Amino acid sequence: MSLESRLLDTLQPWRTAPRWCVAFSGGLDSTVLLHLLVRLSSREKLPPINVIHVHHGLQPAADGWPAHCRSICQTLGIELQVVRVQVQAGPSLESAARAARYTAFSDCLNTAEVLFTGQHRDDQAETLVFRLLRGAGVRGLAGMPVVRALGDGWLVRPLLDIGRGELEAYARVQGLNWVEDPSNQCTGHARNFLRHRVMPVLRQRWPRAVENMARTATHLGEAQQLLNELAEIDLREARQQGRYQWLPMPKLSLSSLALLSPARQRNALRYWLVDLTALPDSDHWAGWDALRDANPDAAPVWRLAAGELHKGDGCIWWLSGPWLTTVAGSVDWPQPDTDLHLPDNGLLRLSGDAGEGALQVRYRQGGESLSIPGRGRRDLKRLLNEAGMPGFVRSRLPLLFLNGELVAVANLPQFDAQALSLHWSPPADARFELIGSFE
Ligand SMILES: Nc1ncnc2c1ncn2[C@@H]1O[C@H](COP(=O)(O)OP(=O)(O)OP(=O)(O)O)[C@@H](O)[C@H]1O
Repeated sequence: MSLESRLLDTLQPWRTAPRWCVAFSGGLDSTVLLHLLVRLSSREKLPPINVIHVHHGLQPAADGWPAHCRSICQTLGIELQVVRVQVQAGPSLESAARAARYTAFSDCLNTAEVLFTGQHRDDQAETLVFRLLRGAGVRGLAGMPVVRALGDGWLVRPLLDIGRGELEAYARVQGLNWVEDPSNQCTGHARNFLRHRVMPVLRQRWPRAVENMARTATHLGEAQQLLNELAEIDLREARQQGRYQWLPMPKLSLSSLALLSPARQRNALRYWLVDLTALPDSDHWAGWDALRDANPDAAPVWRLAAGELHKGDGCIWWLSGPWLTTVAGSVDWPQPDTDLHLPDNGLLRLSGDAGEGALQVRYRQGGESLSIPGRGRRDLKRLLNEAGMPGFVRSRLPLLFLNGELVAVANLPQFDAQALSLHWSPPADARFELIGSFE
């Protein structure tokens, strides 16, 4: 089967997309991809194609690539969009450039549009070996997926099943020109070392090494899918429990998780955390063990790259950085029959009759107390402890004062029976205090 027909087969699910974008670096892989797509669209009814080249401005050799890409696109009769990105300096310039590139790709995608990139089977095999050497688990060893969500659209790698040799042969037969990135020759980079020094040796001894490795990645991709399905089952219960469903942060019930074997706990957590933060390569589960096994009055914290996990009300809570945006001061509420918008802190609704006088919303300072019908005067801190209100919420919790006296506390369950109830809907993107303790 020709390269063109195989590509068309792979593209079948994407033929109804509103637009196709091609990530065109000017290198061999994306040059072949672009050429094949343009040829196919001259004989098939395909979505309109647009081409994007990202200019990182990191090496002098790359300054000529936008012009090269433009001239190829002119020959093919399609438009090119060149996006210049600012790469943030950091420990790895390569991964910073990659992050900037994928942000640019994501920004250029509208709903349901598809971005194609040119990674091929040899890239997949390299990815597998690279990750194996870093001690990756099933998810990592599944390699690059053919398709994944990107921004409002999709990222698709339609050449993942095709070897580099085949792409090169096509480029030669078609007389295509492409640029060579000089940094790809530098074997100081782990990825290049694998490509130039390790893979050739493996291929020499095992001619089908690359195909077989790519097959292994596919097997592991399927295994990961099963693990994801198991995690979905295991998380179903854990997501539903806990009294504080109105709080917007992701949370899981510890008692549900504790019923699972340790390996299933880790699988469920890995799955749950995948959209929230990157997990470190090294063994990091001590943080989870500490969180799970801490006694009820301890305030353990499991710190991860993009935020922290805290314990409260029998749940673990994901609090993403940056730290708390402080809400402070007081807000007058002259018309308590209408909802009150709290600056930076969502919406408040009062039901019941607060009585005559000046109503004001304030936040905790410490030392407040409250009169509860039938229970006398109670210390607010104790009430919050009894209610299991997680510590990190407390500094944001709206308190209602009538003529300077505390009369209601937002969303405190045991006050529901009271005539006066104060309902607070925190903003969906609220930042809560990360350095709070479960008092
Ligand atoms: N500067 C660029 N502009 C547009 N597209 C690019 C650029 N660089 C890379 N790409 C796209 O990404 C594909 C893969 O390139 P490369 O292997 O260099 O990137 P990568 O970020 O290491 O990819 P991955 O880590 O996903 O394998 C290219 O075939 C091309 O489609």
